Amino acid sequence: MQLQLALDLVDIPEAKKVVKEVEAYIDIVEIGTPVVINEGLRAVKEIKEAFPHLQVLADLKIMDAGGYEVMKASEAGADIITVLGASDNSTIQGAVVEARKQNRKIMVDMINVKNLEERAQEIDELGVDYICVHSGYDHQAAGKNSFEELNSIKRVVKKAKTAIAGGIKLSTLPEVIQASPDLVIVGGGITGLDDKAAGAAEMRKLIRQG
Ligand SMILES: O=C([C@H](O)CO)[C@H](O)[C@H](O)COP(=O)(O)O
Repeated sequence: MQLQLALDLVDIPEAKKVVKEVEAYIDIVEIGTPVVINEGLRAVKEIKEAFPHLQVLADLKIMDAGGYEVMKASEAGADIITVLGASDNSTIQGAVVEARKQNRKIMVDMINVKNLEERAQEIDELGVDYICVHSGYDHQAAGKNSFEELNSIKRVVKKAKTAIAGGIKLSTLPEVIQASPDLVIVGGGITGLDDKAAGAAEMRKLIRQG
């Protein structure tokens, strides 16, 4: 099980500072959608250059023009790029074809997908690398999490790796670990801590213990 740090509410200098603090405990650093909106793909480029040993995920949440947008994120140095599960199959297929050409990976974000199991099964056949259940900020504010959804996709996804994101904290991590996703994504649960390194280290320890 791997740990991904999601950076959403920072600029590039702050992003570098946070990654420096926790780099020993994480596998993947996510340049979150708000950061890409504010800073562009330059944020992906700068983080990849500063931390070449970490995988960098560009959370573009692609909804159309899959091939083209994956190409641009790949040029910036992204190792993994996100596409929305709600998008058309042709978009996901275009993203996968381009990712294979560029030796990159595609994560499909199932945020707000209603027929979750059926759609996850369909997407699993498209050759994506990760399928991620996700409660976004707006759903989190209404008290929602994706722990049940993780169990649902674990039942039907046979090829892709599974991931979970949305409001995961040290206190809720054990429940997530029990469902054994391949990847746990944590943003505010680390970045909101005064001692980010200690929090990330504890998460890494729990994940290792399984
Ligand atoms: O993808 C995210 C969200 O939609 C904002 O872009 C976050 O990176 C993801 O939810 C993880 O962050 P936390 O919920 O703060 O753990």
